[in-house]
Amino acid sequence: GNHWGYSKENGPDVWHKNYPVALGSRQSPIDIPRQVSHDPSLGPIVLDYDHCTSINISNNGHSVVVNFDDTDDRSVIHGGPLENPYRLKQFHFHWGGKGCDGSEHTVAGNSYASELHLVHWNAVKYQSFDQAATAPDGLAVVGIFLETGDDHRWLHTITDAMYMVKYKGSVTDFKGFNPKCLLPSNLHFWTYLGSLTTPPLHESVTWILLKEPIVVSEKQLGKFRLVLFTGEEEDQRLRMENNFRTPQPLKGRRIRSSN
Ligand SMILES: C[C@H](CNC(=O)c1ccc(S(N)(=O)=O)cc1)Cn1ccc2ccccc21
Ligand SMILES: [Zn+2]
Repeated sequence: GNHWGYSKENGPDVWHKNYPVALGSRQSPIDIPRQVSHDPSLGPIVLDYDHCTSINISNNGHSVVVNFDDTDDRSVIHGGPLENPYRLKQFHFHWGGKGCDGSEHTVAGNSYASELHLVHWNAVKYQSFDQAATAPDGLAVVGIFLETGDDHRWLHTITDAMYMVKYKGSVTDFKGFNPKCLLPSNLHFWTYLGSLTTPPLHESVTWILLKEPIVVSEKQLGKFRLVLFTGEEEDQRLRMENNFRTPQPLKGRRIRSSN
């Protein structure tokens, strides 16, 4: 059927037809204004990824996703706005086309080349990711902006693996990757209550956006665009690019800033 995507016919402007929550009161992404209220009660965000276990990397037809073993609390984030530790489930990216920006959140109206999402779920309160994904305090996503400049020294492990998942539905082993190597030097952040940025657009995400972008090269970003939206058996070959939703109305929400 008319599965959702990022083209004119099935993209963000028509998602509300099958997912009415798209017009809801806590949708993501958003634009982060120049002035955000500083909340001194916000402690630092802590990412305990030392024993994380990556499993595989896959092309789900919307992004490239690195999946983790989330059967115990071996890799969690806590602190910041979070009342519980949240378990790392997967990370994935959103990006633009050649020379076009592709982040989802924007800062004072400015986009970045790409945005990395580290997706976590509240395993203290919920029994599974799918159950947490529909709860207002179920998920915590750490967003990291990517800007272009020099090569990122560790991103090649991911871009090399992307060759193996060119087609929608492909998956390949991807063990021993620790996403700590993708973090910027400081963890200052903005935080607000929002949603998944793709259907089903559940309003279940506490967003934690790191202020400092990481730097990747145009060449590395170019390798993201060798991935396809389409499957090997399809006659159409659609390059995976511009897989981002644009900023949504704030609807009175408060955005808080750490230090
Ligand atoms: C949500 C889940 C599929 N989607 C995601 O896991 C997901 C994660 C993060 C983002 S982002 N870009 O905001 O970081 C977007 C989507 C499947 N799933 C679980 C329950 C459930 C119910 C109906 C349909 C699908 C369902
Ligand atoms: Zn995402």
